[in-house]
Amino acid sequence: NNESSIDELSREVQETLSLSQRHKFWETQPVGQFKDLHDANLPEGPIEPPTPISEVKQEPYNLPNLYEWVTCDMSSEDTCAEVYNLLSNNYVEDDENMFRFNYSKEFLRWALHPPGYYKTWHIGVRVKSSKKLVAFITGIPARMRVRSEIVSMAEVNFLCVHKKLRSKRLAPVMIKEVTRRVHLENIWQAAYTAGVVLPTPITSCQYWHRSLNPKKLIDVGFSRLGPRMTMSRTLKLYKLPDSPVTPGFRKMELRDVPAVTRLLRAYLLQFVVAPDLDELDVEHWILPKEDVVDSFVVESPESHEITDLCSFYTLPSSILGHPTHSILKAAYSYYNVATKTPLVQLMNDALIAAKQKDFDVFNALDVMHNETFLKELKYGPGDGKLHYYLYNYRIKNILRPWELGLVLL
Ligand SMILES: CCCCCCCCCCCCCC(=O)SCCNC(=O)CCNC(=O)[C@H](O)C(C)(C)COP(=O)(O)OP(=O)(O)OC[C@H]1O[C@@H](n2cnc3c(N)ncnc32)[C@H](O)[C@@H]1OP(=O)(O)O
Ligand SMILES: CNCCCN(C)c1ncc(F)c(N2CC(C(=O)NCc3cnc4ccccn34)C2)n1
Repeated sequence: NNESSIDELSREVQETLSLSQRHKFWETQPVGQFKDLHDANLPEGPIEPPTPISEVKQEPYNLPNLYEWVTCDMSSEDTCAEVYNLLSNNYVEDDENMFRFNYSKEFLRWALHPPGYYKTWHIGVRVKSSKKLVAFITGIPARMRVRSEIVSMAEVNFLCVHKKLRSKRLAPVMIKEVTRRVHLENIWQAAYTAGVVLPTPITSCQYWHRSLNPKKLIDVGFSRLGPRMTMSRTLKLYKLPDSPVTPGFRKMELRDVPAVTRLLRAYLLQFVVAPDLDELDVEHWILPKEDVVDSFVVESPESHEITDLCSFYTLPSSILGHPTHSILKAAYSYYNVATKTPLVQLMNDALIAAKQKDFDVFNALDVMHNETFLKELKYGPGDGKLHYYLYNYRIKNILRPWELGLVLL
């Protein structure tokens, strides 16, 4: 009818406007630009060539007068606490400002101290007079495979400017500074994700949520009681067995690292973009760390072969302004490989394990083979999209989420 066609038209206008909006900073960067989207002649690969290290700007970018750069040593309890507090009060919130990510200190140390990390890529901005930390951005080195190319990259994350210093164009300075410091290590590409649309996503993923504690999720406004649903019917709908059902399902141990590395490397080869993980990477990223990352393997009772892997990371959210609940305990699907157990059964065991650990919700992106189990395991679509980006590396055609074998924290 007339109404819907007007809605449709206004949505198209909005989308076109949003693509054409000026990106004064991002237009200057070696990233896919919206105007180039349909230019099929542009080759896949680096957009700009490396420059000799001697030609990289040797001194830090200028900050507004009152502020100074600081390298954050995350091994220092005090510095880690300052970073934790800045993020806990000023990092990503949902659109309705009901929740804010609350990455823990041990999680931040895990995320920022992988094999081969550079302390100089953990960058803070302080107020010169008070020494207060008011901004942060990080990079970690990562070997990435894009189709058949192995590319050394920086994974950039935890970009945060204090709420009181927003909209002063501080973010572009933070980004240029981390870029400069990455260049000094002769690395010319990066990977990052954001909940906002920037030039130009290589793919855009949808979040899905599986309720584990539906009563709390409804109490805090994370989810709503379904239509024609009572609370008791809802509790019954999401009820899970008390323990995992797969024979041989157990917590991953150090001795499993070689087998899990083989399993994960073989599995990730099918995706267009994926990390190129060796045993040291697997030991760091996948071995269980309490309250940070959980991982489980299926060891065949007959052959003792490691046939499957599932893992999830712990990322609580602060619940803003709720009278009785202050923390939402969320598990995020990480890397999962099913070679013998059906993936849907493996991921149901992951839900059961997360419920046993008192998580309220289990989140998953529609990357890798995740969309094959989301509906059957009663996940609901979230409102948050996560856009993936590469810096200084053009991908010919936008990828589908299932072509992506990369989960960032
Ligand atoms: C070779 C090595 C390369 C290494 C670098 C690779 C690139 C890494 C890129 C970073 C990967 C980060 C990954 C994560 O951590 S994603 C999580 C980002 N953090 C948050 O959302 C926390 C809460 N928000 C804030 O702290 C601030 O709003 C931030 C700091 C996000 C922006 O501060 P503010 O709101 O005060 O704005 P401004 O006036 O300073 O600057 C406005 C300009 O900034 C562009 N902007 C806004 N949000 C983002 C964003 N999430 N990624 C990239 N750019 C972003 C925006 O389009 C505009 O540019 P343009 O549109 O005019 O052009
Ligand atoms: C730069 N690293 C990207 C990963 C950070 N991650 C995990 C993330 N980035 C953007 C999102 F949209 C998102 N979502 C999970 C879904 C969700 O749970 N939405 C409700 C909610 C609960 N708590 C929060 C806190 C902030 C935003 C939404 N929240 C949406 N997750």
